[in-house]
Amino acid sequence: MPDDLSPLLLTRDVSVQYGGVRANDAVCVEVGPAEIVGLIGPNGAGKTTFVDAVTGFAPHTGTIELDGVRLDAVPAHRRRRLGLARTWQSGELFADLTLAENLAVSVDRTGLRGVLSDLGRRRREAGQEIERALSLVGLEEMAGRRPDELSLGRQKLAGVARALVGSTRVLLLDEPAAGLDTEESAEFGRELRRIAASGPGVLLIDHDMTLVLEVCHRVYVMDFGKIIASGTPADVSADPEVVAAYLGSPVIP
Ligand SMILES: Nc1ncnc2c1ncn2[C@@H]1O[C@H](COP(=O)(O)OP(=O)(O)OP(=O)(O)O)[C@@H](O)[C@H]1O
Repeated sequence: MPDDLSPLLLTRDVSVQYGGVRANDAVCVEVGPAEIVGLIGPNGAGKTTFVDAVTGFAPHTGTIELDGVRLDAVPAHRRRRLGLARTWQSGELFADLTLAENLAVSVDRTGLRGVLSDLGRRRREAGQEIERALSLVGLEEMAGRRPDELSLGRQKLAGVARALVGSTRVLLLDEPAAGLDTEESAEFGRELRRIAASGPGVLLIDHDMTLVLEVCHRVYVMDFGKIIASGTPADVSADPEVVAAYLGSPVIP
């Protein structure tokens, strides 16, 4: 992250224990505004667990700050409202709903408990939020389409748009490009750059090394729950420990 920017997301010594498994061990990560940060590592390294801890779905120790505000004692739904958004590994869209309807599922409706006269305005605002999220991923023309009318790449982007509904300061993406071919993955990467350029920080977990190394500004490497390396894509892909633990052979970004 550039020295003149303070991090949006800052974790210090985040640890998660599942029975005898230390799934995260003192994980320290920073994500700055408009920055795409990769989190890579072998299967079972603890990457999803880290996203679970940050978003409030896994009990953890250590501290988590969003723009300077401590979140570690805050429940998951309030972390979302404060601007931490995530996608899930099995983040399929509802097949029978249009894209707009799929995104409507994510609209925060707690405000609707207000007076009835407020309802029309709230509904309009929800519509605007959905439109904004779809246009952030370049799918504004597709609002009325169902998922199976779209390419897999566009379906994946719609999944990201669903996480972008409402205020999003930091977006945590768990294997969002799984199953995409080379061309779709490159297109996905371009859209991700566009999304980040609009302001939010992005934490990207993916096994597609071409995508991660091309799109990320910085990368953390996790193994057995610990961060074993971090730096630019060029730095980490040339790191012998990273090659041994994960990459197998050096990757040229
Ligand atoms: N809810 C849970 N209960 C018990 N153990 C869990 C739970 N979730 C994860 N684990 C364990 O924690 C460790 C880390 O798993 P995690 O899913 O975070 O890894 P990962 O790096 O995301 O893997 P992958 O790349 O395969 O998605 C594994 O040993 C896993 O079995």
